[in-house]
Amino acid sequence: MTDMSVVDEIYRLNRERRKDSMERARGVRSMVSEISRINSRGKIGIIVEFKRRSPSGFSLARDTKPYQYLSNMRNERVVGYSVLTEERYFGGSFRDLQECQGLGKPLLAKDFIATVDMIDAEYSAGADVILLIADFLPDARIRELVSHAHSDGMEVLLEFHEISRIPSVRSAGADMVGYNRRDLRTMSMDPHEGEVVSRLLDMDCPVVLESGISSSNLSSSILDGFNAILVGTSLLNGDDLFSALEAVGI
Ligand SMILES: O=C(O)c1ccccc1NCC(=O)[C@H](O)[C@H](O)COP(=O)(O)O
Repeated sequence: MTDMSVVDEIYRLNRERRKDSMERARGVRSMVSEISRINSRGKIGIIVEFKRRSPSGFSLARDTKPYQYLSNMRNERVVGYSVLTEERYFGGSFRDLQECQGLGKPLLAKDFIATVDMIDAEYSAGADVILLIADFLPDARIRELVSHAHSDGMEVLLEFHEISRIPSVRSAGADMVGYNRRDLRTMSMDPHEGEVVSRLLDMDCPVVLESGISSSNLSSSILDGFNAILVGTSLLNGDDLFSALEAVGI
């Protein structure tokens, strides 16, 4: 199966996925507000991600529950948590998200959302933010899904990798924009942070850098212009990214 078919397959699975309504335990929290809080202190925010595995080869060495892992990620820079709810390729679930509602920070439901019923399912499981991926959704569908998420009071992180999607990303009305360094069609890390920042710098919403970030490649140059970073693998592998960020002074 090609990598593109992996993502297409995930979207197909999600269209057919059972979506039971769950018990949302609390009102919606703002990740945008959390990012503004830490940026006002001159620091970049971190969205800490939990996943059990991923198509590019990550696999969690131990049987850790998301609440157990994320509750230990206490640092002023943490602006929220990203919880994979995709089952087949990431080992996640709506239940995982629901169990993290008591963590005290906004929750990003990390999945491949292309329908209104997926948004409703993530909302009922306790999501504060949903992810939409501009590389895989037509503009009209993006606008429809952004509007629906907003009707639930949730924020939207609109992610892209393809530079050609920037005009659509800029006009979609999302609350945050994410640049994924990973090409989800090829799984390769093919970053263009500099070009991306130059074309998004004037946006009046937070811009998030995602994927492949660790203390070994951390530098103010790749992070310059971004309001937050989304980090999964390196932190799950025990990387002390918080200290590395302090050392770089951003
Ligand atoms: O990570 C993958 O293998 C992957 C494959 C196909 C679609 C999405 C994928 N990852 C989702 C993500 O964007 C990352 O989990 C997230 O940006 C964190 O990246 P990392 O810090 O490198 O784990």
